[in-house]
Amino acid sequence: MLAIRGLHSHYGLSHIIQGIDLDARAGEVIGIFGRNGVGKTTLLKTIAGWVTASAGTVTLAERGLCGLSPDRVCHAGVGFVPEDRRIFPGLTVEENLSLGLLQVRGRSRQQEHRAIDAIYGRFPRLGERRHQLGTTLSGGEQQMLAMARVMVGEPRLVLIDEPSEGLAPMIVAEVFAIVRELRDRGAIVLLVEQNVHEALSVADRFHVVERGKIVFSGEAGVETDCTRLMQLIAV
Ligand SMILES: Nc1ncnc2c1ncn2[C@@H]1O[C@H](COP(=O)(O)OP(=O)(O)OP(=O)(O)O)[C@@H](O)[C@H]1O
Repeated sequence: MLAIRGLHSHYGLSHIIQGIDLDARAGEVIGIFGRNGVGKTTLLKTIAGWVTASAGTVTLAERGLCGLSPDRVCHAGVGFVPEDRRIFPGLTVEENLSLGLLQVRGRSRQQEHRAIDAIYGRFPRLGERRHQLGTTLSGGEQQMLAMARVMVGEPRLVLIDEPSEGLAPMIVAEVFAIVRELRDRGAIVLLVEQNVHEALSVADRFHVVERGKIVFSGEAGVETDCTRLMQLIAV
């Protein structure tokens, strides 16, 4: 369902993504690992349309995404939870969540309300804080809000960048539970994560990136693959 072929992207003259090929099926979680600065975030941003691809294709459910604006990529079913979470200042929790509704066209008002209520059922703390400014939430709650905002749009592909960064272990467990839920709903999840052990508990497969290329790929449950992975990302 997701096919990435020969993807390249640049920041000015810096060639960051240097020919990435990647496939994923519905309901798969793919871990994207690698040392700092190898291009993991840039890969997600290129798929999301935040960075323009200089070559290659990204196809999701037969639709080409390269060259589309971030907005259109979003409408094509791609949810992005960036590392800084992008909780909009000046907007309440509910207003932040409502932005996720923009991803799906053609829903009635009633369906939109139901979608938001379902989120409050799943994340009661967001419900309790619905009228509070999103930026006044704790770091963990903001991560939940960023993920919930994406879930409201029922994306086919979810890009998640370093979700556990700076969070307490209990919240990290909650973050990974949400990744499992997304998978169980049939979404593809591309998960960039430094917390490799946790990520392997939820990932089906993984890729290791070095200097903008995939240098090793493996299956999360296979011991030899995981040993090699740890060697590659050891500092
Ligand atoms: N906006 C930008 N303009 C120019 N160079 C950038 C920009 N953003 C990132 N870079 C550079 O691109 C390279 C890849 O960065 P990227 O953030 O994609 O790496 P990463 O693997 O996600 O690393 P980290 O784990 O540290 O976030 C780095 O050398 C970084 O300094």
